Amino acid sequence: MKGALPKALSGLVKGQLYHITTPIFYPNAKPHLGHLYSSLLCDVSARWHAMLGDKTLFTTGTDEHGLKIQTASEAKGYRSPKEFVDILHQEFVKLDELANVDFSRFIRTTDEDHNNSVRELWNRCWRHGYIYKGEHSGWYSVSDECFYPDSKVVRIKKDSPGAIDSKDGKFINTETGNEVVFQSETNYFFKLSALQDKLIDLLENEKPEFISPPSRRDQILNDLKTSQLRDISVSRPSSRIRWGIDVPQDSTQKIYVWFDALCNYLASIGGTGAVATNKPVFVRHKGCDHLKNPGDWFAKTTHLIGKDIAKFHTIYWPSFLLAAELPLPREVVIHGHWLSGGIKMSKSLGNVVDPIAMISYYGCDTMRWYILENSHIEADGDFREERLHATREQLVSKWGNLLNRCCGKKFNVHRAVKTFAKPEALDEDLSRYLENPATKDGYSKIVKQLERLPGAFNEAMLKLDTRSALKLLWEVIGEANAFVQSGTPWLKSNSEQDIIIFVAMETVRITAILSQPIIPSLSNEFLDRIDIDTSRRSLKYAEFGLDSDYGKNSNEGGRSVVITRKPLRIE
Ligand SMILES: Nc1ncnc2c1ncn2[C@@H]1O[C@H](COP(=O)(O)OP(=O)(O)OP(=O)(O)O)[C@@H](O)[C@H]1O
Repeated sequence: MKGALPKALSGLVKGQLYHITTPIFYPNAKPHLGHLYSSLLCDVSARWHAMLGDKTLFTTGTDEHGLKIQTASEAKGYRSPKEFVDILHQEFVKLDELANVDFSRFIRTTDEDHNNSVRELWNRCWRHGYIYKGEHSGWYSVSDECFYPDSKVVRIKKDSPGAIDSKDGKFINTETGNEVVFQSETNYFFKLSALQDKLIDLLENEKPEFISPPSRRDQILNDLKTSQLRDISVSRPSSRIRWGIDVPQDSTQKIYVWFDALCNYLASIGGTGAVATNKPVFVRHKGCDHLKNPGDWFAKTTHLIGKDIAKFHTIYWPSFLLAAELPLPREVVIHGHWLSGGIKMSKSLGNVVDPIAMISYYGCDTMRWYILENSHIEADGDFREERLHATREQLVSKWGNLLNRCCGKKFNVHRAVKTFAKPEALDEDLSRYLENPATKDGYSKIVKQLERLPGAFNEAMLKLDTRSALKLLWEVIGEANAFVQSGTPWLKSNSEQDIIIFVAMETVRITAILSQPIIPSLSNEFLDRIDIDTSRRSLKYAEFGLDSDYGKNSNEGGRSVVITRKPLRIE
């Protein structure tokens, strides 16, 4: 593998295991922009790790059990919840296909291997004494599928959500604002309270990087230290919830939907038993049908989630795993929300942006770029179609324009590359071809920027800081446009012209190679336009002057323009 990365990345160890997961989504309605955001971050990260030479798996899927699905299916007149989810889960697969989200396994909680894993996880917690039977009373939210303490419940007036404490009102919880009802029933409980100290120790000492960004970790750790964890109910009576997995020891109870759902992360890489023993196992990933060491894979897993489900992933999930004596995943990365009208975009509220409509009009890669550039993992985002439209404009007028003008008939990309992409040529003092001082400065600046780019881009990508990664690309593309403008290659000939065209094309080539995880189609169309051989699109080639044979037919007439303008869509 030596030499398979550009110099700026040569210190990296390649061939590591990397498994990333989205939350599994409730298929109770069609997906929206928020779901695409989680999936896209995972897709980009998986693609980047694969480019770095890591062994990569990417799991996504749907969470198909529970009262919310049962109720939605009944309300919509389906014969069974299974029939309902068989149809609805396809909407999530379709969005992934349209958005070029290249998962390796789409897991459904109705899959047989998942069900076996859930029972096995339950049995391990049961055998280790972490599950017991008891009586439960409390405020339950069907929408959130969990109970809330009295302190988080208020009564509101039916027609006036702001007004608290009227007599005819309904009850809501203050965390999500969803309705709660008071219930009393027999449940199985999980001894969460017994794991509080262990969780604090984990976040403080053993795995301080388990939760990121650090601001979220600090907040969760602070909550853990200041309030007492209570045992949680992990089953529901089958009389109330028919749609779920039976408790292995008691068929009058169904396993709580979060205990069930979280287990997909184990099922996807071979199941609870295989992760426990770390012995070879068959799996159902695209391009990978068995894993030699599923336990190691699990320990290298990154869960990417929205902040709405942080408690389940950072408190419940590690607790279930600790109780079952299983390894923990590497980390939980928590992102902010896309808002609509100032509140979280959500299926239940219906205040959603339809990503399929946006992709159909503005194109998949424009949408991908827009989302990744206009979001930050720590902040909430606000969708604005004018910004999406502006993204396409920018791709056309900056990147596309740089490419188009150098592929004009007046120039010869192939000759420029042949002349200058040679170590001897690059070692020369090329400034003798560059008379204008602004062009001379521009040349040194761009070459330095391109040399540093893979390292800086990698750093941002590993942190999932896509906004910064894309800024780096725009900076060098901006420099290259200014360089062409001040260099006036259309007034020059031979080497004086070629050096300018060469630097501009190297900018297009290197930025397009690096952007493959972000815009998988458009980046390759850019590379096609300058006739880059498909075997020279890997990261190794993201280095100035490394490809010395491209651009053969780039300046011929009749070749199509890679990306064109689109007017702002008017509904
Ligand atoms: N507005 C949003 N912004 C960012 N991510 C979101 C948003 N909505 C959902 N997600 C992603 O989906 C996960 C939750 O999935 P879920 O199917 O419960 O979505 P939802 O729209 O909130 O559904 P519902 O309204 O039915 O509860 C989040 O943790 C996050 O990964």
